[in-house]
Amino acid sequence: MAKLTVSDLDVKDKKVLMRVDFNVPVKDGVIGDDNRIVAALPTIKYIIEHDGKAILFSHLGRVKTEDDKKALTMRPVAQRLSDLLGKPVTFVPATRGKQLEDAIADMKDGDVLLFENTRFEDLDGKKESGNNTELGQYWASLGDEFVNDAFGTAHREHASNVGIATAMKAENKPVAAGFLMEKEIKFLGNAVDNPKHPFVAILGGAKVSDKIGVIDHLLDKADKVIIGGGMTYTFYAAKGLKIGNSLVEKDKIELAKQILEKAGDKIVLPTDNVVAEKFDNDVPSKVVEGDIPDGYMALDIGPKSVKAFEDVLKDAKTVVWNGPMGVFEMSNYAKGTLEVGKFLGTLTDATTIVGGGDSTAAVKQLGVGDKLTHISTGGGASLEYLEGKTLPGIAAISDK
Ligand SMILES: Nc1ncnc2c1ncn2[C@@H]1O[C@H](COP(=O)(O)OP(=O)(O)OP(=O)(O)O)[C@@H](O)[C@H]1O
Ligand SMILES: O=C(O)[C@H](O)COP(=O)(O)O
Ligand SMILES: [Mg+2]
Repeated sequence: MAKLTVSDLDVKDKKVLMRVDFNVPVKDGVIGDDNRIVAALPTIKYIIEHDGKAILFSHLGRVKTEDDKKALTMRPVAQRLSDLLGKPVTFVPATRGKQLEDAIADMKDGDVLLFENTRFEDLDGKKESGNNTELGQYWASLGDEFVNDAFGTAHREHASNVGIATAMKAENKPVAAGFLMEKEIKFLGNAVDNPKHPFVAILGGAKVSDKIGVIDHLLDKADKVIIGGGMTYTFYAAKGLKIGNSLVEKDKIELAKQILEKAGDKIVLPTDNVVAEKFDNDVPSKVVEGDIPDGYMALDIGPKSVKAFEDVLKDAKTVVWNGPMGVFEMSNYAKGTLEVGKFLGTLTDATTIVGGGDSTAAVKQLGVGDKLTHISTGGGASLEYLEGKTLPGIAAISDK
């Protein structure tokens, strides 16, 4: 990798500022999925085991009013991090000022500190998400080195990733990627720019308009692009198939037609689907081939499609998957996602990568996550990466 990484730094006795993406689901002070915290541990441990002082910070949710502060405090995250590290983590309930500066001055080598949600600064004129120069410079002044491990935030140009990096570089202080950032770039970057062939992309989920750019980009790179889930029916409509009440983005049908023309036989669509009369787990469902009958909606791919997808996937050397094959949250429509996930788990010769918030949740919920090569911590970031966009958070890291 052409970027500086944490292992290139001398962290001993240094105040190492580290941007993490601890934007995890928190409800009533309880953390749901701590994947993003676990994923940052290797870099944190590296810093403290090499006698650096780890000063961590992240955003959490979107802070719009004073009232949001209570629900979006980093305090429970500090506690979970401490449990995972098996050592105390100093939590500072401020994003700037004397309390924070004193706490940093008190740190000893090997200590870990987490300060408050960087987006609390948004209450004062969107300083964090507007990438306020003064704020970036202030945070940069708190440390000797900057490590960015927040891949999930890399598509944002905020003071806590890009602003601070710019200010550090202006003072000739090093700006490096953490191990998670490095790993994400390695897997996603290699998959898209330097894949082992056959390279198969699987795109599902619900957001046709958000992901059509990804399909377009991947068509240039992949040998096959499998489409499933809620994406399918906009493509069905483009082919003139009936779609009943299935999910469709009408204003994207024209674009879907153009993509199908460009793709030739590269795009693989489901041929059968599980349909029901309502978006409900407790109504009768059935498998139909081709057209979706009037009064029905398609909620999962059918068994023949699963088989056909497996035939395409069996020789693959690289697979990138974003978006479930059906409404996996409801048990009657989870089979397509489960079967595809299980099959990917058997491809021991291939690099298999999953990105996307719900897709990651799906493979974990269905128990197939640990059989895959890499589960990305990025939602929007992994998508923009797959679209071929330059992510500002990555661009701001120093080159080697
Ligand atoms: N046939 C379908 N009809 C309606 N919704 C569907 C269908 N198939 C899948 N979905 C829904 O798609 C949603 C997930 O799609 P989404 O595009 O958000 O994927 P993702 O992995 O979360 O990616 P991202 O991180 O970009 O949001 C799930 O909530 C699922 O129920
Ligand atoms: O969860 C994410 O995708 C990142 O943490 C970015 O969060 P945001 O969409 O609120 O900027
Ligand atoms: Mg989603």
